[in-house]
Amino acid sequence: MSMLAFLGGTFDPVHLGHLRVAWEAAEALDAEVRLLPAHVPPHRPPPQAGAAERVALLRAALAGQSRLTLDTREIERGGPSYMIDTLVDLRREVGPARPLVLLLGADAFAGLAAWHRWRELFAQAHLGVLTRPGAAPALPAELAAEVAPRRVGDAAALRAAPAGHVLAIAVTALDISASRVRALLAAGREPRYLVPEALLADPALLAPYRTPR
Ligand SMILES: Nc1ncnc2c1ncn2[C@@H]1O[C@H](COP(=O)(O)OP(=O)(O)OP(=O)(O)O)[C@@H](O)[C@H]1O
Ligand SMILES: O=C(O)c1ccc[n+]([C@@H]2O[C@H](COP(=O)([O-])O)[C@@H](O)[C@H]2O)c1
Repeated sequence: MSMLAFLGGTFDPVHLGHLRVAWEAAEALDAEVRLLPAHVPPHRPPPQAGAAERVALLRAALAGQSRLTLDTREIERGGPSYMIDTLVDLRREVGPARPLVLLLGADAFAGLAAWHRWRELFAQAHLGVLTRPGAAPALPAELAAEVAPRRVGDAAALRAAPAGHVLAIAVTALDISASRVRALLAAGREPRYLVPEALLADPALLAPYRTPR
């Protein structure tokens, strides 16, 4: 059965790091990958741009291709975007058999044990951990212990079960972050070649980051 994968994020704003690693994960897993913007991301300060503004940026970034798609369910649900709620909802939608994969950068993965009801995530989806430059923090002991027996070496192992495994996915190292893009824009500089061309083509799209709020 074909796999369905999700890259959750704040996307404040979306950048070429997100897009390229999502694309490579789609290839590695032979799966559709949906970008899943958080409404209110837990465990970090509120995003600089509003939900509608971040969605408009994602739509512009994804135009012209169909391998990466957009899933706005967390925005529509409102409130804090706990991933367990999202995965339970998705699981209800796709049924018990289809493999779901939650994609995370290595930095986000290292913080997993602070997530709401984090151990329950493994009952709903696999985890695909994407390499990220500068992000190889040691895992806290409780996370390392939970993950060790779940690790598998290839995408075929994910395809063979609906949830519960952890796969490391090596992707092109792109040291691009939304914080860096925000800092450039706040300083009046242009983030060309760090974000898709389409974000620069319409000056309204990145305006929330140019005007300090
Ligand atoms: N360049 C990258 N390489 C690999 N993974 C990435 C990269 N950028 C973001 N990710 C992953 O994408 C997900 C969403 O990231 P997020 O939207 O928070 O972007 P960010 O660049 O990390 O933002 P910020 O700098 O504001 O913290 C996270 O799992 C993150 O680890
Ligand atoms: O469910 C949680 O408790 C939880 C805690 C921290 C982060 N997340 C999700 O992890 C994804 C990446 O978060 P971030 O802050 O790196 O953009 C995004 O989808 C967040 O909603 C989820």
